[in-house]
Amino acid sequence: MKIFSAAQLHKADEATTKKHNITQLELMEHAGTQIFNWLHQRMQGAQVPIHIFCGIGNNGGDGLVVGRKLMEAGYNVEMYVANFTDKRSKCFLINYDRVKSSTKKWPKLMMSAEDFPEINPEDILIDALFGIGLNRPPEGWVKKLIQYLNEQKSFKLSIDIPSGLYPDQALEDAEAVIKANHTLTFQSPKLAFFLPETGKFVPYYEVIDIGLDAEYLQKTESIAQLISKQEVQQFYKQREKFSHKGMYGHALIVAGSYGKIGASVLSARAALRSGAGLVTAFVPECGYEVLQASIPEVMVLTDTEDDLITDISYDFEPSVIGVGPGIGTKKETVTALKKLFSETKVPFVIDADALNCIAENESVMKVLPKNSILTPHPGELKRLIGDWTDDYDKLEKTKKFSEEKEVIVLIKGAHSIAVVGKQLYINNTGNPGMATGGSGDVLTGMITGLVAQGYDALLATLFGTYLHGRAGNMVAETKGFEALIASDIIEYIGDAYLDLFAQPEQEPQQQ
Ligand SMILES: NC(=O)C1=CN([C@@H]2O[C@H](COP(=O)(O)OP(=O)(O)OC[C@H]3O[C@@H](n4cnc5c(N)ncnc54)[C@H](O)[C@@H]3O)[C@@H](O)[C@H]2O)[C@H](O)CC1
Ligand SMILES: [K+]
Repeated sequence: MKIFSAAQLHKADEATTKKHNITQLELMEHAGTQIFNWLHQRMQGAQVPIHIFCGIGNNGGDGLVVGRKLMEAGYNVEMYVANFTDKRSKCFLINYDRVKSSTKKWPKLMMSAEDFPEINPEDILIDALFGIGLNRPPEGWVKKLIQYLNEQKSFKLSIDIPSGLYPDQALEDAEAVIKANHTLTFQSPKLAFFLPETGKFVPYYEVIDIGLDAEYLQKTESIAQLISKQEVQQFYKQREKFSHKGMYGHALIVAGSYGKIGASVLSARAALRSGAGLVTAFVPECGYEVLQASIPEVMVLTDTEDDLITDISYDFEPSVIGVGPGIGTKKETVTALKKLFSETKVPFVIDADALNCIAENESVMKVLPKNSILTPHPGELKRLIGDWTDDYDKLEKTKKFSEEKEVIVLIKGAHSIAVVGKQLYINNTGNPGMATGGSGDVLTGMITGLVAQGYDALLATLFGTYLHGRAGNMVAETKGFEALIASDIIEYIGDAYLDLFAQPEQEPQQQ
């Protein structure tokens, strides 16, 4: 799904009204009606008090449409207008009058903190203060209003975006944002929903299709893409009946050091479970028995050194090399990596300590193979690209790094983001239970296993990240977040594949 900027959405709005000969007011009525329908379906007429807080722009206008519709349907509604300026939008004003004509009551005007209403914990709050037109942080009593609403225990539903957040630029005042329980967002999720500094204000959201012109949206290049099941279904390559293991590649996993052989076990097993035809693990001598005993399907090659990797040699042509988990950053290992990168012409998946070796040694950075897939967590990324001021600065610096080095960078996190030059692909699976040791080693193995099977670098990155998160979600469904460990993710890779094309369970037929 495409993620558009505020400017693009405003333009889409204009294009839609022109092309379909409808007014902005009709678009607002349609958007507000959909929010009303969403609430009505869930509330079924319940007389829970609903407080709607409207700004004076079009987001406020949406709030007024919702309020009017709810009142017409007999709900217990109170509407407030935070009158922070007199520059009310045209559609706001028309809907303001419509509220009066339909309900015989004006919304309550709020001019200062003295006008804040009393709210009970079981009441519902609807936030229609600011939408994507926010152009500066809320200040004075409006900021206090946001804080006052945040103090309430009531369920908070934000329209389009939690007020105080910019859809696609850095947050300036984290104390002036509505902490929404749920957000109903128009047409496209906003980039801010997926970044750590701003995403925490958007724990749940749903996209409401308000009918912006499909052709315009299709031809507009978005600022990012959200990768969900619908997208990855198209990536999947079905196995052929008359195929053999040679057709699914031979992955080499270079991983482990004394005390961290588990990293190589996790990566190698994950590569196998993802479908690689053959997997060889290259480990220090001390890892030999561990690997042979724990994964009989994996072939093992060892370094001459017992404790660490010092010279990576092998006697076959790997289709891909996954390198880094648990290898440490000792100088012998750095030398081995430099040699590997300069002498080998196969696709690479580079993770963990291999990234640290690159960041700490200019001479390794210089031989970083083009088209490699790098999978840093934020700490590793910082070592590679330097510090950033905010999430957007982080994305810009990563884009620059990706362009200069001609590599794919997967920034791991709650929503892992693949950066390929200027393009951003945001993963939509995973859960906080996956923030656990070894989870990254599994991902490295999975992406390596997909490249081995012939998926190109970008598809392998996106598909692997999706399946990893989906498998993690399936683990969490049975074990919860806390008990989830990295090995569990591997055990659910198969279920994650099956789930790609699973049919929803049928409701039992009534006799
Ligand atoms: N995308 C669409 O096609 C549709 C969007 N709808 C809704 O419209 C809003 C965007 O409306 P807009 O009028 O552009 O902006 P806001 O409602 O967010 O209002 C901004 C308003 O407030 C002023 N302002 C901005 N920041 C501050 C501040 N910190 N303090 C005080 N005042 C501020 C600004 O100058 C404006 O006057 C979108 O989110 C949707 O909810 C449609 O209704 C359907 C179509
Ligand atoms: K809002």
